[in-house]
Amino acid sequence: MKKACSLSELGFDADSASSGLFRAVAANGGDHHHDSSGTSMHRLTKVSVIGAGNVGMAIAQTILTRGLADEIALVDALPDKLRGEMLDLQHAAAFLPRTRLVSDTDIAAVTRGSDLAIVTAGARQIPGETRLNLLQRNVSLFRKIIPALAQNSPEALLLVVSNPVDILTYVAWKLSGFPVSRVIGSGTNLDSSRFRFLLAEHLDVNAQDVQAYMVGEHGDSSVAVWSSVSVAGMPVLKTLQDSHTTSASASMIMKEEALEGIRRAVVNSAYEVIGLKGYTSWAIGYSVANLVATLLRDQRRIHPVSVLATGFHGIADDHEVFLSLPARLGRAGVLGVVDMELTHEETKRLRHSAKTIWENCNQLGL
Ligand SMILES: NC(=O)C1=CN([C@@H]2O[C@H](COP(=O)(O)OP(=O)(O)OC[C@H]3O[C@@H](n4cnc5c(N)ncnc54)[C@H](O)[C@@H]3O)[C@@H](O)[C@H]2O)C=CC1
Ligand SMILES: CC(=O)C(=O)O
Repeated sequence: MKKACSLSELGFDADSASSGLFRAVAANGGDHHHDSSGTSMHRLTKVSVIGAGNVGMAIAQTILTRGLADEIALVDALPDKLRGEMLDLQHAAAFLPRTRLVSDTDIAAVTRGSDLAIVTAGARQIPGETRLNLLQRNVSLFRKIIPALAQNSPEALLLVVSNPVDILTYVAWKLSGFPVSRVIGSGTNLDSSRFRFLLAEHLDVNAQDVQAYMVGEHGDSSVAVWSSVSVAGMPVLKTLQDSHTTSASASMIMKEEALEGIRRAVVNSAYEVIGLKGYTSWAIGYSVANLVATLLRDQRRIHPVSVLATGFHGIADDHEVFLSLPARLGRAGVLGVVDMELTHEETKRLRHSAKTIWENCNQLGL
């Protein structure tokens, strides 16, 4: 296994180097617990990132910058690229919270004992391609990755990012054998941020002050929950409808078209960025690090993420569909799912989204 480059690898004796610099403190002299050798007993947090591509590295970099893990293990199928990425991040050590970085192409060894495993490996869309198009290629990959992760980190939380994320979260759940509370898809956490960004621009406020959710599929059938959009507790649907109304007699259909235009802009965001730069990375990096902070620090924040939605909003009991709904997250994973109040139209759209996902899951025969 390739480890972080150490002084001992370069011919320095690590023990004599440190004893020359520091004097040992008495074992009972500090606040930390120590074992008999004086080693700190602090429980380290380990995060594994599978897939060191654009998305995996944006996530790793953001986790590192925010100091969310004590150890980050990177895995990729390309050994040179992987080691290059690891070294490049290690060389920023002087500017970052102390974090051990390791990498290997062998998933079993390097990810062992992870608290959280984030899966970003796999094919990505070429310009114009849909996420659903990636399904067969990425399911084959998951058949190798997920059992190895589950076996080596049986207590871990699994966070799926690879696309199509909702279906692959279902696949990860089936292949891992983990309880459903510990398998989460990044889902529409990113779409909701895009939605909030567009609304914030429109209203000239900070996106963090806009409460707005995209739910359903992370993809073309995602649903904008207009009925619950608010700023400072004020419902904004009416304001938006008024601002898009050109005359007092404008029909309701026109207003709905304007709202649908904003939803389409959210959905098209990924296509636009992929068309321009080839892939998306920064926003998903921040979006996932945001989830990591909530999970590992037991923040119990509500995020729209992909969870088992059976029974919610009329989704049939025999449909094991993962899609995004606002969920309360903490160290144990999904602690609860918010049973949102949706309008008739929103419910109809969510069921349509569930149907699209389920049709794809069902044919996998898992
Ligand atoms: N859920 C979301 O919101 C988002 C999901 N994505 C998805 O994330 C995935 C990754 O996207 P990018 O990083 O841009 O692609 P990329 O092509 O830059 O990286 C994918 C990486 O996976 C690696 N890989 C392939 N097989 C592997 C294996 N068996 N084990 C370990 N690593 C393996 C490749 O070598 C490559 O480095 C895609 O499926 C993409 O659609 C991307 C952006 C947002
Ligand atoms: C690629 C993708 O899923 C996204 O940026 O939303």
